[in-house]
Amino acid sequence: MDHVFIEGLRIEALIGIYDWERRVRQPLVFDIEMAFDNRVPAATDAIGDTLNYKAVSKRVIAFVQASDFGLVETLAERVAGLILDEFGVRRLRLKLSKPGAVRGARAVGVVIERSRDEAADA
Ligand SMILES: Nc1nc2c(c(=O)[nH]1)N=C([C@H](O)[C@@H](O)CO)CN2
Repeated sequence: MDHVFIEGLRIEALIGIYDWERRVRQPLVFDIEMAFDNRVPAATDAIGDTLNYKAVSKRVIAFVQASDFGLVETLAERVAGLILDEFGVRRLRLKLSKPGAVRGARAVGVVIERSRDEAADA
């Protein structure tokens, strides 16, 4: 299966379980790999036939900037759900990193894999 990916998408967001985390935006980094049959756009050379990574990125940025969750698990699930629902993606892998959240670690976070049938109700 082919993929379209977005790597290292950095977005500032309200995220975290502690009181101080309710007040300051923290950087998050998304790596998203989306299953998509790229043979059609390869044949037509038409942007309208692609899974447009710029359009997906803009939607994810808007959602994450407006979000306010406690857990990275919740945010990852919601972002995965909107990509599956709104962009006709059948399957994806999403890594959500929270750099600097744990002293001594470059980043912490979650990796999830979801298909349309497995996505949590949002
Ligand atoms: N599995 C998780 N563990 C932790 C989370 C989380 O979202 N998922 N969050 C925190 C705190 O918000 C932390 O990031 C603050 O440094 C701790 N553990």
